[in-house]
Amino acid sequence: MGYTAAIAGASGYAGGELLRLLLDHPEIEVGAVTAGGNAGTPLIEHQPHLRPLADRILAPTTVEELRGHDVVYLALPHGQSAEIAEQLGDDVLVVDCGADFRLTDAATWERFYGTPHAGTWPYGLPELPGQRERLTEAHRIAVPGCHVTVATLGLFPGLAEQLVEPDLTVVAVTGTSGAGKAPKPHLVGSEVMGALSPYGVGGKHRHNPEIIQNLTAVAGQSVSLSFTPVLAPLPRGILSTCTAPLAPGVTADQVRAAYEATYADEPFVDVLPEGTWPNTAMTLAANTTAVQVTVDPDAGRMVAVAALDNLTKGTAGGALQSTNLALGLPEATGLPRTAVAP
Ligand SMILES: NC(=O)C1=CN([C@@H]2O[C@H](COP(=O)(O)OP(=O)(O)OC[C@H]3O[C@@H](n4cnc5c(N)ncnc54)[C@H](OP(=O)(O)O)[C@@H]3O)[C@@H](O)[C@H]2O)C=CC1
Ligand SMILES: CC(=O)N[C@@H](CCC(=O)OP(=O)(O)O)C(=O)O
Repeated sequence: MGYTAAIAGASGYAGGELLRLLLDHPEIEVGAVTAGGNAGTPLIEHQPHLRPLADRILAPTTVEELRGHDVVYLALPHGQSAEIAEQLGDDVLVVDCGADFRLTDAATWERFYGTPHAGTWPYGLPELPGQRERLTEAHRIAVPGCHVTVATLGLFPGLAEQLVEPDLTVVAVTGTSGAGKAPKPHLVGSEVMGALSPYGVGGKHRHNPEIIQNLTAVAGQSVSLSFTPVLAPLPRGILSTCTAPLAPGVTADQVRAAYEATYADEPFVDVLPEGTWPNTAMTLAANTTAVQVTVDPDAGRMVAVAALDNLTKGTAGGALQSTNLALGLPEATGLPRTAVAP
């Protein structure tokens, strides 16, 4: 093992998924595991699936506990990362699973999060043009939001090749673990189990500006977005249906060729065979995004559907993929490509 990693927020969903993946990583050893109110309790009480860590006790989340590791993962609620990160030197790779350092525009941050902007870190989505190279030099990484990863991967090849107009719709069905472990009224079992429920409707979701930020950069022009997430009674997974008007004269073959070419060498994005559509199950526990694209000739729109596991490619796996790049390791080290079925 060449490196050690501390995980802040180890009792949570994102922290638990980081630990699951790190246990199978050949180059990174799990060091400190910390929490908030649950500090002092056994990790296994919160993560019963992580048997190899059965002897670990959660430490309090302090800089003293996190210091002395090569990598520090912050899987904490929004707003908690800056104070910790600024006390860790540049010799430590800090990977933030929260939103604090994703947005570049301070006013946009304040509008959607209601707190002062902490800053902007290199963005942990290696598939974006030029981003893989930036991540190889990073000592700070902002992991994208889970809806943002899947919508960005679903739409960007069409925009980058100017095959579509920048007038985007995204409707994303998501599992409940995206909301974290802390109890929330809308996640009470008897209410969530029998319903599909939209939320953040009308441009209010905080992933709206992050998706726009990514796709504006790719398109080289401003984009408009209507984004509607829908909560579904499943623990993991997001299925995102993304559409945009076709640019004049663009054919289905051109669109398909652009997606296949863009993702041909990507280790974790699978453009499915024609006629096969992504579903969340085919990405469960894998660091993959499944993508399919077609055109609706009557509507004059491109339709791309993308699926991922919000905790794997959507958080912890994406974080580890970027970590590998920043540490100079092969990008796919320790990352599962195979899903769990049924
Ligand atoms: N879930 C997902 O799909 C995704 C999550 N993320 C981001 O990852 C981060 C973690 O999310 P998630 O794991 O879902 O959330 P959880 O609620 O499941 O976990 C939160 C973790 O943070 C700890 N914590 C809470 N408050 C404090 C505090 N004041 N001081 C120290 N530790 C604290 C909790 O410890 P304790 O048990 O002691 O309370 C727990 O370990 C968030 O920023 C989230 O936005 C990003 C992409 C997707
Ligand atoms: C079901 C659900 O509530 N999902 C979360 C996804 C959270 C996420 O991706 O993470 P960040 O909070 O780090 O951006 C949501 O839509 O807000």
